[in-house]
Amino acid sequence: MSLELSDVTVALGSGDARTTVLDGVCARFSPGTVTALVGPSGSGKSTLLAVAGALLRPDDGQVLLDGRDLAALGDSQRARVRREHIGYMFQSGNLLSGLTAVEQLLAAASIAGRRPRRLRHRAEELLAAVGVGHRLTHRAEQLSGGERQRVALARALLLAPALLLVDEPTAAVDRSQAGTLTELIAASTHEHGCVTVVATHDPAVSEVADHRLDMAALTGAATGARRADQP
Ligand SMILES: Nc1ncnc2c1ncn2[C@@H]1O[C@H](COP(=O)(O)OP(=O)(O)OP(=O)(O)O)[C@@H](O)[C@H]1O
Repeated sequence: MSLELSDVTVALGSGDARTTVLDGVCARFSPGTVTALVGPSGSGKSTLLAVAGALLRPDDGQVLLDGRDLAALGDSQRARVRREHIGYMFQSGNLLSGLTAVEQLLAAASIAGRRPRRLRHRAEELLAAVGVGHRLTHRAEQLSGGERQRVALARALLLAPALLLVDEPTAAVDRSQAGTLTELIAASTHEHGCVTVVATHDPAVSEVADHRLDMAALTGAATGARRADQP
């Protein structure tokens, strides 16, 4: 699947706090590539991920996943696309309280209509790969912030989504774990041919990524496509 944002505009807040966060953003992302989305804090990276992942509807413009405009779909269709095609890893981890690490992954699989029992082995493999293989039966609230993020990454990778959206994967982990996570994201992207966009402040992530896209080149750029699939 390919992802293209075409003249995407998003304003958030109301009254005096209303802010145009994305202003006519155009960007194209190719399958099988990791794009590092960089820019200062507050430049709109998380907002761009939310729009690309059909979590936030833009005020204007198109979000084309394989040519289909997610912005124009109804709520239930958008929810379906999210379940079936998109994997997210949020900064907060966003785990379900009360469920163990492995159950986080199996619950997501079940919601996506897959048989959890068949995926248990793969789930455990992924949790080990992200470095929480020793925490399989810890519940969300018994995990550290970095562990929660890593479980969230494993959950996002479990179903090999066509679109993988990752927010600050290395913010809460040490250097060695950061390298492992970044390599895992790149390997999964290249193996499954998904479109991966990673919002990051970490130069080490940008180095591993296939492309680097600076928010400064996007925000306020109402004319002319900025392509993420060009070096
Ligand atoms: N609900 C809201 N109302 C008003 N402004 C908002 C709202 N949510 C976010 N913003 C503003 O939108 C801007 C972009 O936020 P966003 O989280 O996308 O930035 P970011 O580049 O991901 O930042 P960071 O690197 O700190 O995570 C920020 O200036 C933020 O204050």
